[in-house]
Amino acid sequence: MSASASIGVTGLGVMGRNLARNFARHGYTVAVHNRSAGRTRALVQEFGHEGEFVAAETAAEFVAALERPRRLMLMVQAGEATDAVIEEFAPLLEPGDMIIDGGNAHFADTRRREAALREQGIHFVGVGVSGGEEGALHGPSVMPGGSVESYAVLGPMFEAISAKVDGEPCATHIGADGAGHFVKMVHNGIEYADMQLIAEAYDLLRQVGGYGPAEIADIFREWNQGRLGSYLIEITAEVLGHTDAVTGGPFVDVVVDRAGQKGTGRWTVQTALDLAAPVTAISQATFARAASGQTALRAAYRGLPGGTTPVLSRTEAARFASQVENALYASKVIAYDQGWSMIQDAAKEYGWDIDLAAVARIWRGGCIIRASFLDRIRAAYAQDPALVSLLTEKDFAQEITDAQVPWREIVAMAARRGIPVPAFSAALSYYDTLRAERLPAALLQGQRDFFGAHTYGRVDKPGMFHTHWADADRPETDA
Ligand SMILES: NC(=O)C1=CN([C@@H]2O[C@H](COP(=O)(O)OP(=O)(O)OC[C@H]3O[C@@H](n4cnc5c(N)ncnc54)[C@H](OP(=O)(O)O)[C@@H]3O)[C@@H](O)[C@H]2O)C=CC1
Ligand SMILES: O=C(CO)[C@H](O)[C@H](O)COP(=O)(O)O
Repeated sequence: MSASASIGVTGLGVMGRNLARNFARHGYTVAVHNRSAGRTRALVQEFGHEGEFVAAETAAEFVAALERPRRLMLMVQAGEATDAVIEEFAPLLEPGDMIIDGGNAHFADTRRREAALREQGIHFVGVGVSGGEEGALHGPSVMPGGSVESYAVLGPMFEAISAKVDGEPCATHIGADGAGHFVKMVHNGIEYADMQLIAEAYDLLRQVGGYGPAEIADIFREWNQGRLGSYLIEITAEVLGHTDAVTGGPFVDVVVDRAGQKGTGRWTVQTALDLAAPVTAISQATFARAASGQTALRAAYRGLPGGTTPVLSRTEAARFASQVENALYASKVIAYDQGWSMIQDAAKEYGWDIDLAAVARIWRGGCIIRASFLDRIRAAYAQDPALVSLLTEKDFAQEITDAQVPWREIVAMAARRGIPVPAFSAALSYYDTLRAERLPAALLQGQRDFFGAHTYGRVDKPGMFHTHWADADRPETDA
């Protein structure tokens, strides 16, 4: 077999198959391989006319089909499957070759794999890919980590197959080793928060506003024309407008209310705890999915008293919908701000030089959280690459100021009426926590010193102190 392929894709499932087609459609010769050869044959049979494919049945054939330095992309499940495929192919490769992992791998695994393969002179490139099946074919958002040298070779290919917004590719080198997978993980954490916030808005509009799903679909369609314009709002309108063919009722009413998850949201929360990054809207969104699946707990709580739930009049409902839009927008800004802040924390921790404006730029298209306001986030970080928070940028600050009253009213009304809004509440509390002049953390420090002599700082002098709580006169000493 002659080494004619610019890239090889192994793992021809939902994502791999379409990414391989996307490369081929952009003029690259693509070697294709799958554990079970049937998928390889099916791809070439069905889509062979779209470009140049080299079908390989064995690992040796696959590697032999690749031009040097070899570029071998894995599109398999994260974890053991990825390690198994690396173990199969790495011994067949040579220094300078590149293994690209396009799956949703945990960034810590990517760091481990990158370090191990670097010893053999192989570039291991962890790449976040977002956009699902359609995005993989028509243009995903691509978030490559790994070495600068690997991006010099792979960058033009990723940029070619990625989505384009205003002529700019939705692909950029994120940073060394696991930076690409880290940023993809945070993308998914933000995705969880955005979806939960939209779901809470729907619930309020339905339970308090008295709107039906098709009417709420129309409200979302209208919002999609404004500052909330995004793929997630757009598809939410589609889902809410869909009628179930069996019952003739709204589709959303026949779906079991237990949200699944593959794990990237959970990883975001676990990692945030390690980094002490307070991504509260993201974590509440993740826990909301977990709570929805707690069947026994839900049965135990069901029927306990809640708030009052009178439905609003149509006139009141229209005003209410506008308040919900404000609350949704303000909470969404907070959720995205939390994501960017977490990326900044990780960049410090892992020594990554991440261009925060570029992250916003490549999320404007192709990915699940693509949204019109990402262009403004891009501009904010382009103007000040070290921006600590979006809320210090004047236009975002003004919007949050303007959304204050309705945002608070929505959260308060939800509490009065017993409607769960964990992500709205978390976003508002985060805002109030960070803007507070003084936090009750001072009392926590006192409690910690009381029971564990954990010491505390004082506002009026440097150093750490301990109060001898058991002594009658409670003297304070330097710690
Ligand atoms: N689906 C999506 O929307 C998105 C998925 N991703 C990520 O992309 C990756 C692939 O996902 P997707 O295409 O949906 O998955 P699929 O389940 O459709 O395909 C999985 C592929 O992995 C192969 N595979 C699984 N285990 C092994 C193994 N031990 N050894 C060799 N090959 C193996 C399968 O081969 P076989 O045919 O032989 O079973 C199959 O080709 C995952 O990491 C996923 O998280 C990322 C973004 C979006
Ligand atoms: O990576 C993705 C998009 O960017 C997937 O859509 C995501 O994995 C879906 O996650 P979950 O199943 O946990 O909702």
